[in-house]
Amino acid sequence: MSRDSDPMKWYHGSLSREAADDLLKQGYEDGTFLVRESSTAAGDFVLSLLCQEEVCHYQVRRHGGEDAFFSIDDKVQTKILHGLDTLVDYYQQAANGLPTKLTVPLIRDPPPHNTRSHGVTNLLHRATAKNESKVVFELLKCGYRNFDAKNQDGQTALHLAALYSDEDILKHLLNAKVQVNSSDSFGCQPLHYAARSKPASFIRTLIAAQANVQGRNIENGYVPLHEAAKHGNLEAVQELLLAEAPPLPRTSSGEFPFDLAKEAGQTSVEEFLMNYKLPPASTTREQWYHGTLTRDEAVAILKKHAQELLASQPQLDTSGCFLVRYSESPAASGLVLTLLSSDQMVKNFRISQADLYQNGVKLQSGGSKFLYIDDGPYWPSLEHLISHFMRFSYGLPVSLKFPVPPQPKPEVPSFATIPRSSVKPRTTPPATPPTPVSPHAHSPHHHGHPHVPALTIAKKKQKENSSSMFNTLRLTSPKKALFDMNSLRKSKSKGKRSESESSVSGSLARTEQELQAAAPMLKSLSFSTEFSTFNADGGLVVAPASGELYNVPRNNTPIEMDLPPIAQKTEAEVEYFTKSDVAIERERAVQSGGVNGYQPTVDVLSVWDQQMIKPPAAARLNSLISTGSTESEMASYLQRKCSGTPTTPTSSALEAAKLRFFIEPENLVLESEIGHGEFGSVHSGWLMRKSAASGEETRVEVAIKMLSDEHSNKQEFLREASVMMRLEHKCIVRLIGISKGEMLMMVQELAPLGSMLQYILDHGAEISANSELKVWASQVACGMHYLESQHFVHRDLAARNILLTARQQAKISDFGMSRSLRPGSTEYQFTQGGRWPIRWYAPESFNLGIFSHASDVWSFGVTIWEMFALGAPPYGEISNVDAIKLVDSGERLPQPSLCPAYIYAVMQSCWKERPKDRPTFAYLMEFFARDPDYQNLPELVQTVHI
Ligand SMILES: Nc1ncnc2c1ncn2[C@@H]1O[C@H](COP(=O)(O)OP(=O)(O)OP(=O)(O)O)[C@@H](O)[C@H]1O
Repeated sequence: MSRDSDPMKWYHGSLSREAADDLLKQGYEDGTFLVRESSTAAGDFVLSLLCQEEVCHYQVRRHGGEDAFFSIDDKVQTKILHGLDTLVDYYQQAANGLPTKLTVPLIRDPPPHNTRSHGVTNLLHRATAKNESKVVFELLKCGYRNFDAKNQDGQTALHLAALYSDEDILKHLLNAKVQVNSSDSFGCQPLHYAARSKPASFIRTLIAAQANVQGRNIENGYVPLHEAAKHGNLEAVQELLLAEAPPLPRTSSGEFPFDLAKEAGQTSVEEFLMNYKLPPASTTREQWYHGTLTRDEAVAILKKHAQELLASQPQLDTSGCFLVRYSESPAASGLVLTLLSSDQMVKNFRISQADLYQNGVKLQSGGSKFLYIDDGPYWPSLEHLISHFMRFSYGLPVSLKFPVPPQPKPEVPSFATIPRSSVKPRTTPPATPPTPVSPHAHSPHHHGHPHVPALTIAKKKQKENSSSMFNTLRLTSPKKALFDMNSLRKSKSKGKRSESESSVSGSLARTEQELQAAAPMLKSLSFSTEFSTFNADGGLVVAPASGELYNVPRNNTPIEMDLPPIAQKTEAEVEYFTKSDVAIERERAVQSGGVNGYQPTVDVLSVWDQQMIKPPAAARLNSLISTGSTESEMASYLQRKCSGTPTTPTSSALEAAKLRFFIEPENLVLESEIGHGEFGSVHSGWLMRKSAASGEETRVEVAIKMLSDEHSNKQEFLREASVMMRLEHKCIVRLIGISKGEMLMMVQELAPLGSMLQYILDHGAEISANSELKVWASQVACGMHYLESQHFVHRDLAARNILLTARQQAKISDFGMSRSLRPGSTEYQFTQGGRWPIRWYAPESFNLGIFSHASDVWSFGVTIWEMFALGAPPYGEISNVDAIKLVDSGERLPQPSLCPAYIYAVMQSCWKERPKDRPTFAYLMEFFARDPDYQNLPELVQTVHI
């Protein structure tokens, strides 16, 4: 960035819209711009931009509180950026969805300090970094106004104080009311830095000034406790825990503070954390736990409770009313927190469960798991999780304020005959009066002991609860019904019930007969979404508006046709295509010499040599291969290997890496056939492996794809393998290796649920448009985004080529048609015809043979259409030629009845005529992960390795 020569003087303060229009229309060039304050929304700004003699105004929305995160409100490409300066810079590099990129700033002032991510080092920064208390004091006293100015690293004086100075300066700055929780360019807030090395009193002072003990570094997910643990600052660890910092927060890569302490050899901190005694929770589940409730029941109860609160206190802000329930809906089976947010919308948050490991050893015994919401901290009990969110709202739209108690439970009769709540809604009003619960009032350990040494308090707490947090669950949660819901159901179906179960879940009790009688009704209740309804047999009924039965076709075989060779494309056609944001970012990285740039070499040895000189932190085979060779090179290597022709010796390490992909046929056990494709049959089977150290044999379940006719399409088969070898992503089916016995075999990760298309055809009635379909769509977009980052176009994206490894995990497969793009190019042109799945193809693909990430986006649109049409074939019964004509004439696939309008709108945007008008995979991934109902759907979407 040319910050020195460009002093960011494009800020025009409270200039009105009309005045901005007048200014910009004075005959400047396209892309001339200014930024001004928004007159409609405090804290927001407006970007006014001249394009083709018109002035466009874009709202620049502020996200979060103290930190300066902004985005332009734009339908297709919303990118949240840190600082107005970064945002302007981003749109100066490329238009990124605007009609033109920003070119010439209309000069006036630099933007306010608190809106920037960067600045220049000033006097206050210098004095603070040198720990010159007197100078700092004098500067603040004489009315120096730039308290919150940032330096080149986005650090304020408070960041520098937390790093370099003593408490005196800290207090001077805090007295001057500086911002306490702003993040610098490394994603750190002042408390992150203080936690590294400062004494307890320093930390305490910062926390007393409202420093956020949960402040999360947006780069790596660290909270201050991670920093303290990693740097072995025991005092800070204790002080943070006293301030109710959660003891088990996770970094973006899933590390807990004790992991970081261990990695850094900070033994005393590691031991302290492992033995930390979590104080008892400040709330009990009698206040808010309702057992099994459907979403509709929960909403009704919550709204009713809020109304009652308002009736007694008309001015009360009822946001924060909440309850916890057990959902049996397949979309959200498990614990759900239902909450009234400040816009009076009811939000549902899935409470997930997980085991916790240290050094591969499970820390929780007895089958009980830790609980968490999204990427939030782990808690050993539901009570702890809820008391945490009653104290901190972080991660939720509001903190939990008003627990909605369950109705008193009817007495449990000696035999179980009470119908479940969803079958017969309760009518009695809640018995408990609506008392707001202050967690502080209940909490024996809220922050308020600045004068007491941390260890003394820790010892005191030890007496209150003599267990470490790693077995608290068993001690603090005697009613373990919540965690036994599954076993409860199982035991019910066997007609058995334990005493402890019946004592806490009387309202759920039912006999086997009742269960069976209620089954159709349960199905219809729990499966209904806002998009669909189901009849008593579980069959799908269309939305009442259309009133006709949706016929699910059964013949969805890929549609292919032979095409003649295609003419070379013209300059104009090249111009026609635009770069996706991934490509732009990549190019920018290359220009700035970044390491993420594409390596335009095919010379394996030279790349390997470079890597030997400067080995990457975690050198993976994947990167070795992807930077070192094209897929055709790999294919010919595999070909030589498979036919026994000696391969040219390269580096032995590279050879070893490649060899890892070869599996001896005797290590494979073939089982039943699970599918059949172009190359031949696909079998499930086992890969046997022997541990080199122990000699112990393990076996992994795999899918084995066999090449039926050895000679006809071997090259293509190997090409597919060589493409897959270079990919490693949670949303892409993994190639484990290839093997050459009597036949050539590709060994892949097994997707036990098979192809998504078949699954939808078989289980259409059980699939929720609002859950599975969105999760799958997001996962497919996520995998495609990764593929794009690896410079591949897939060319055969379709529901039949998505496999399901679990009900909540879709993976892209079938890379037989994939091609890698040449360095610097964003599309691939086929001059040869072939058998193409025309109905999934964009017009520029079937007309000109041009394939790009944007043409994959078109196919993605067709794929999600197939999903929401429950497996129907695109364009129905008409011929391929008619389908092409239809698309060319501007017609598009119709809105499936299951598909809500806002999703259909996205499908249509994928089918925009001009490739550059289509959304990117990054956008699509985020779009489907953002669910209006289940806020934490993104957790289900695997986003590793992007
Ligand atoms: N890794 C896997 N795990 C589980 N089932 C698989 C796996 N790979 C393939 N299958 C099953 O085998 C079927 C055929 O797969 P395959 O990839 O060979 O053929 P295809 O999808 O018809 O594509 P093509 O013929 O273009 O290769 C799939 O539809 C799927 O049901």
